[in-house]
Amino acid sequence: MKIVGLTGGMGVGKSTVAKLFENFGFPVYNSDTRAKELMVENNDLKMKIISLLGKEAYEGETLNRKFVAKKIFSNKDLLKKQNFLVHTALRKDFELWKSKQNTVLGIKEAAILFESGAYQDCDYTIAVTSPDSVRMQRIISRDHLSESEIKERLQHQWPQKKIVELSTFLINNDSDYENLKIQVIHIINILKTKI
Ligand SMILES: CC(C)(COP(=O)(O)OP(=O)(O)OC[C@H]1O[C@@H](n2cnc3c(N)ncnc32)[C@H](O)[C@@H]1O)[C@@H](O)C(=O)NCCC(=O)NCCS
Ligand SMILES: Nc1ncnc2c1ncn2[C@@H]1O[C@H](COP(=O)(O)OP(=O)(O)OP(=O)(O)O)[C@@H](O)[C@H]1O
Repeated sequence: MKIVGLTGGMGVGKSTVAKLFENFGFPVYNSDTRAKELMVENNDLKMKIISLLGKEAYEGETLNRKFVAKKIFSNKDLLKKQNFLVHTALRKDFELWKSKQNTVLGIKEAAILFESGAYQDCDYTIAVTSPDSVRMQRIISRDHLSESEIKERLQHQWPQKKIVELSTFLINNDSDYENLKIQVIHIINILKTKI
């Protein structure tokens, strides 16, 4: 099975693009969603997070997202250590997921595909980009985060230009959903010639 990494910064439209691939029959592994599930389900990972960030990282069985976000996005060293813990567990989980798929192509969606090293598991990569002003508006209406909270997270992600340079394909999400679909179909047609 060939793996296509799907990445891009916060709010560029990765999940929207992933949904289109899914609609065309390609399975999607959502690293962000799985990471959050593993942080709760995987006891070993949970214990390591508590010893790194403190017991306030959890409220009973639930991840205290506000607390974790505040801690890791204001301290580069903690973010690096947290990412290492999460991505070690995630990598194993991804391999298991991959072994259960029976299609020729699968999508691995990850916000920090290059930053985390997860691109190494991919045969091809797609960068989704969107103008900063557009993505900022989309994030504000989706997440109700403040502009400063969004900027704090963006600081820890690579610039769009760098992600584009490293990727096999580019999807420019600066228009409507129809335009996005046309770009996805174009990439699927190219990928079909390679598998
Ligand atoms: C820190 C957490 C608790 C914040 O939760 P919250 O609900 O506020 O935000 P959400 O999960 O929707 O994330 C929004 C965006 O923040 C950015 N982001 C999330 N985690 C990271 C990270 N480790 N490094 C850089 N950016 C990140 C991404 O662009 C993401 O799409 C949560 O993001 C988390 O558990 N992250 C760890 C999982 C992980 O490593 N994800 C990275 C993507 S593969
Ligand atoms: N072409 C588009 N036109 C209008 N709205 C869009 C378009 N693309 C994405 N959106 C909206 O913008 C928001 C961000 O998109 P999406 O959730 O797919 O981004 P993402 O890259 O997965 O974000 P994150 O990394 O933060 O999880 C969503 O609410 C989505 O519905």
